Amino acid sequence: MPRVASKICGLSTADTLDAAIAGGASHVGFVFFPQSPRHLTFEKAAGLAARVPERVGRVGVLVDPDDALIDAAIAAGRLDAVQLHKTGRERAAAIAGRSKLPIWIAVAVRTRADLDQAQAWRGIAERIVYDAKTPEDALPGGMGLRFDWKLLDGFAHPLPWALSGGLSPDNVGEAIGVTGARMVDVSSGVESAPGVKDVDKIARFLQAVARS
Ligand SMILES: O=C(O)c1ccccc1N[C@@H]1O[C@H](COP(=O)(O)O)[C@@H](O)[C@H]1O
Repeated sequence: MPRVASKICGLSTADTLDAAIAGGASHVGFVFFPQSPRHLTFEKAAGLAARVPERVGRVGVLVDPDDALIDAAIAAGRLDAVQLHKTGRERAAAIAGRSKLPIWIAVAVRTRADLDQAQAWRGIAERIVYDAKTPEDALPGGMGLRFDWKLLDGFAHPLPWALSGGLSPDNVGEAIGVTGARMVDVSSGVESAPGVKDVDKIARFLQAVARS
């Protein structure tokens, strides 16, 4: 078991899912957001979820979802956790109560002040995913943007957390060294084009994590 856990997010094919599992990912991410090039139909998600062994967590990535979407995503993706973007506190608490699953909350970071939002998620979220803030008209994640990792220096994390945003096989070792992250989360950095995962990049990413 590597010292640092990894989530490979936005998987949509059997071969890249298998590469993430074989490479030692602790979690795999399935995106349910039609605007994303990584969006999965429920049918496709069900097929992928069936390939995932018990030791690997299945995380559904959703953007302020309604109950119907949450319920269908949980069932199809056999989700072990729900990662929420752009979802308010009350709504996230309702999703936690309804789903009975751990909630991971994406906190969009550009400045040090953005980190303080993490405090508000005590009692609701199991984990904070620090991701780079994206432009208003863009996807809330999966854009390959990174924030200044130094912002995390000395920050008193209120909850377990993962580092996300613009990670790649070439920078993840440095990112772990700078931030002390015990979990990393990647999507576009292991792709050859938006939504197209690359088995070699996935393997290189997981090797770099295992070395750190
Ligand atoms: O990946 C997506 O398409 C996506 C869509 C909507 C919300 C979140 C999404 N992805 C998450 O963003 C992080 C960072 O992505 P990247 O590594 O910078 O490309 C990713 O790990 C997903 O959790």
